[in-house]
Amino acid sequence: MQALKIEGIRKTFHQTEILKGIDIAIEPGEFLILVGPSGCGKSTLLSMIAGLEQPSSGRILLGERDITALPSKDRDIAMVFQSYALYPNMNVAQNIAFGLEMRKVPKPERAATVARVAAMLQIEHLLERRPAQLSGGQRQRVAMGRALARAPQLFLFDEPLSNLDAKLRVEMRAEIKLLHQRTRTTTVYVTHDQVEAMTLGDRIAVMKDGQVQQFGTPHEIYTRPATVFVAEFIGSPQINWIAAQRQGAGLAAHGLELGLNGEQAAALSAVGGECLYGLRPEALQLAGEGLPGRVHMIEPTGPETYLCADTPVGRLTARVPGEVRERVGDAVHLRWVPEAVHLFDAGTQRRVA
Ligand SMILES: Nc1ncnc2c1ncn2[C@@H]1O[C@H](COP(=O)(O)OP(=O)(O)OP(=O)(O)O)[C@@H](O)[C@H]1O
Repeated sequence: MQALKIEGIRKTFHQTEILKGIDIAIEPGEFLILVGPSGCGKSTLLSMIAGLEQPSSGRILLGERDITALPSKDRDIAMVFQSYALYPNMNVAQNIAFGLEMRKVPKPERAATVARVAAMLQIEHLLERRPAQLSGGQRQRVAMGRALARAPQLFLFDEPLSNLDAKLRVEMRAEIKLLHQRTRTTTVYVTHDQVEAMTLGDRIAVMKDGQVQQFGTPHEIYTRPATVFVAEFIGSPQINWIAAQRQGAGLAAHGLELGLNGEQAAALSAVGGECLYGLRPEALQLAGEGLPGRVHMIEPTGPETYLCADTPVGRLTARVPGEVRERVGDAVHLRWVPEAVHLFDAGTQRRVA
């Protein structure tokens, strides 16, 4: 049985369709990421799962229960927001216990839960403090503690780390991951950050303009992006594109023949004509021969270097291990293997093969 099933969800606000038919199903204990650019509808979808917003059509099932029309409080869902929404006049312990108190959980049991959750999040020493006396990261922990105290059927997170500084964000990300490994509570997590999506998700739904462009594991999304948008959205530095045309049985750009793998070559006949030939920066190697180019920019990051070169087929970025000897203006050659190529039909924007 699936833990959460989203079936044909549509939502229209003032005659504009914001969600255009969303279908997603996840297994018990899975960590689902909803990722996409601002305005793609991910928060709206999360609000519907939470019961804060009603879909125009479609159903949401939590386990066997159809929760589409159920009030938020009866759904057995806990939500952690971007703004921590802690009660300013209550201390940390009271904030964590609040939901339990509302549901008339006896006092000794509440105290035991607060102690368990505080130990899990390592905030035992903060229990007497008010939210104003906490740092951003500590407040975020308390907000998570409040959700954890309820042991809900489903956790929802709406960009919980976006108000934290870069270092804390990385720490809290790891903490959320560990917490999920320990509790295995089914989770839906909204973010626009591709690194959060890749590192946290068991499965990722990449959204754009109210639709799911691809739903899959991080590995599937990265190694076999279904659309041009997904290929561009996930991966840093961004994938390189070469605009290519069909030439006989093969593919060419600016008179240069471009290598294809067998699967792509076989599928090429179904393509209208224009293609986008995608190469991830790590697929490009500096070599003694290959595509000639001139170095435009060099960005060392420490463990690797991004080398950007102007070539007859456009500007390409290579991601090479360690340091490079090349300097701006030097002549270089770039190589790649056909297995590394991501090929898309420029017309449909969909993957070929
Ligand atoms: N209550 C509402 N009334 C009208 N339009 C709305 C309402 N809520 C959301 N929208 C619109 O729906 C679209 C999707 O919004 P949503 O907040 O779901 O996007 P998002 O992907 O979460 O973006 P962000 O990352 O910026 O939060 C936006 O164009 C937004 O303006």
